[in-house]
Amino acid sequence: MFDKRAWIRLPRNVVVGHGVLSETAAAVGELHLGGTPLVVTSPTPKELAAESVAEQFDGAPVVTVDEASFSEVERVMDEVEDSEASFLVGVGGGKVIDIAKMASDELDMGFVSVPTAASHDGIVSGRGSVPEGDTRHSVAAEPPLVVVADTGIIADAPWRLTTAGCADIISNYTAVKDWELAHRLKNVEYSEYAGALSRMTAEMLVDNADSIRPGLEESAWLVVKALVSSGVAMSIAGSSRPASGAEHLISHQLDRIAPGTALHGHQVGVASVVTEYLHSGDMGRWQNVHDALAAIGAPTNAEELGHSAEDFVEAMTTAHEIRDRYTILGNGVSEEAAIEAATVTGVI
Ligand SMILES: NC(=O)C1=CN([C@@H]2O[C@H](COP(=O)(O)OP(=O)(O)OC[C@H]3O[C@@H](n4cnc5c(N)ncnc54)[C@H](OP(=O)(O)O)[C@@H]3O)[C@@H](O)[C@H]2O)C=CC1
Ligand SMILES: O=C(CO)COP(=O)(O)O
Ligand SMILES: [Zn+2]
Repeated sequence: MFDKRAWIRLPRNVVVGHGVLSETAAAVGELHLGGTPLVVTSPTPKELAAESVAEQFDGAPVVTVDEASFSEVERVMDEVEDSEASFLVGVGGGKVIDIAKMASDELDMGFVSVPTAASHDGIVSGRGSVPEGDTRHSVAAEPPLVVVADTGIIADAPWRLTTAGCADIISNYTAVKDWELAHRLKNVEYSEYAGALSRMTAEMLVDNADSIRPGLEESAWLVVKALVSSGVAMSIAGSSRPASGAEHLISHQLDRIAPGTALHGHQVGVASVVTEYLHSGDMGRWQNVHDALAAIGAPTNAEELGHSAEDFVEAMTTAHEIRDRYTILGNGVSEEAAIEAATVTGVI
């Protein structure tokens, strides 16, 4: 009997362009989402965009969050109850969008994603990523019904946030390799469409690396489109597999070992240089990843991330423990092998 099933959830309205922040209420109104939202944000995006979004909804309440954690998700849920809000709008970076996405999923409410930086590919995805103790959860969540990405705001954001988004996309190469490996070795379900879309997104970004430059709104446009495409690949797969492999596990470990040291996208980019080496040992391949990162001005080694060599090696040797996700790290990389891989590639 044929027993495959797919339930692909995608956003309804994705609005990208200059000044589109002012069209948030209109994009939401089209979907007949009634009532007043709760606007979830963090300090910087609050000033830049969240207050103006709240005004569009007749002075909707605003809650400010500090970190990506389950306790912040619960705090937002309490605020929804107190304010009697009927849907959530997340205005900010990946942390804010994940918290608002997960709270709306728990409450079975609509969610609107308003990224203020092109720093991660969770803008559109149906996933939430939150640490808890020694583990890192990647949980299924309803994707946003509406995405509003104002390229004017995003182009004005610090350039390092945009290079982090580019590096998050470049890491798709190794993520897909890990997924294929897990399919071959562990019979993990693999989607050709999601794998191809994820790889093609990375390819297009690398091909356009020369035109991705600070302050250019065209660059913000290109990167946002790539982040949307990568998020769609995750939705098609029904998991973060197309965009998250061993390089993400290493980054999640770095967040645990030395929190707040570097941006998510920058960490996964550097880690993918090493995991590309682990996949084939072929210098041409890991050098390509290194050069793509260098071309857009993203960090290419632990020092540029602000991490010590010891912390990076520790993250490499323990990353396989944090999630049941088979990757090139297998059941663990020895310390000697980790040092060798990171040294050969110039990462430490
Ligand atoms: N669910 C998914 O599929 C995915 C989730 N993620 C998750 O996303 C998170 C990483 O996202 P990232 O955006 O890098 O991190 P943050 O959300 O922490 O944002 C990084 C910084 O950018 C600031 N910021 C945001 N917008 C602007 C702006 N326009 N101008 C100036 N500063 C701005 C934030 O300010 P402030 O300090 O005020 O917050 C913060 O200091 C991780 O937790 C990661 O796991 C990543 C990829 C996919
Ligand atoms: O960061 C992500 C994709 O870029 C999400 O990955 P995780 O599922 O590993 O948190
Ligand atoms: Zn990522």
